[in-house]
Amino acid sequence: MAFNDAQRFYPETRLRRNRRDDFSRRLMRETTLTTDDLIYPMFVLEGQGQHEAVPSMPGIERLSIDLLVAECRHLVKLGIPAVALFPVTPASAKTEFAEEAFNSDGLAQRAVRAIKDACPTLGVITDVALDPFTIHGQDGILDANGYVLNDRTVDTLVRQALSHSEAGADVVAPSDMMDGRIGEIRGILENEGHVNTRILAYSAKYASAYYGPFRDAVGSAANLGKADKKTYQMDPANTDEALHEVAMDLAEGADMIMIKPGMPYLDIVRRVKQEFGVPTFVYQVSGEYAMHKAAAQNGWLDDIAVMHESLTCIKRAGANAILTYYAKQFAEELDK
Ligand SMILES: NCc1[nH]cc(CCC(=O)O)c1CC(=O)O
Ligand SMILES: [Mg+2]
Repeated sequence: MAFNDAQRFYPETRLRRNRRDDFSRRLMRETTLTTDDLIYPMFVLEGQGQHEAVPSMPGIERLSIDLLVAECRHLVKLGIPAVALFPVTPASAKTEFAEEAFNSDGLAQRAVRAIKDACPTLGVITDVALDPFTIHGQDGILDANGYVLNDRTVDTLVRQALSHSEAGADVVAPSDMMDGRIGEIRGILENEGHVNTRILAYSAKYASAYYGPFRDAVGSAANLGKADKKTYQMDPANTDEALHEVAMDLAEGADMIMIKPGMPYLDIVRRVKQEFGVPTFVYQVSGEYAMHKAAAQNGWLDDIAVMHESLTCIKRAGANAILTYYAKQFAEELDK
């Protein structure tokens, strides 16, 4: 006999019993994902009736404001709570000091007004960072040696955030990683009476290679060239530092915090959620989306299955909401 009775404890504890049927799998499911969890990032172009595919992000297009608004009406019908806007700045509007960032009539500001006008219930989140507006593609203003100046950059970010809020943005989301910018932005918003404009702080944003397709989409890749963002974005090797960053941003007045990228950084998500218990958002970034889509196009992964799995796992790790290029596809799947 291979087994004796004393070793046969498994008839009492068979974890497979609950997995046998769909009804019991559903009842014991610990994490459920709905459209309410998702934020859709959108790329905005100048012009009328313009739409351009982003080759490294299958299914994603840059849209001019008129088409963007039409798309937003569709997103509202699908039940998506919010969108995050990223302007594709024409090369002619990029400068050394990124003045276009706080132009009250800039592309992002016009897009916010148009969306809030057409879809007042849709949450509009704007990106506060200078990379779409600088000729060098860095998120801030450079000194003579090419180092990103912190405080000088913060002054410009504050003007940018205020211009977004004045345009009607519900949430401003500084993704630049300068020190002290959350406190400065909170201060100006309070002073100007924008007490309910929320700040989604990209607190733990890593210097990641997974941002490549995004930089193609907004057209900052060529400006940036071979340079990197390691003097302000975090080292992927660090985790305690992420807690320190989150603590600082919360103390300065952040309403929600972001961890970015998503899937390779779920240990950070878990630690931050456990430590602070605040609204914790995760960005499933362009490179994560591109990897899944490329593999699916090769027939190597099941597109819909990895969409559900990757997003569920991000939520399981502790995310309250996920910024994802899959948001629309996910909502359309549920809508079928
Ligand atoms: N402020 C820059 C910014 N805002 C959003 C992303 C990346 C998002 C993505 O990859 O989907 C980046 C990239 C970067 O730091 O160069
Ligand atoms: Mg910080």
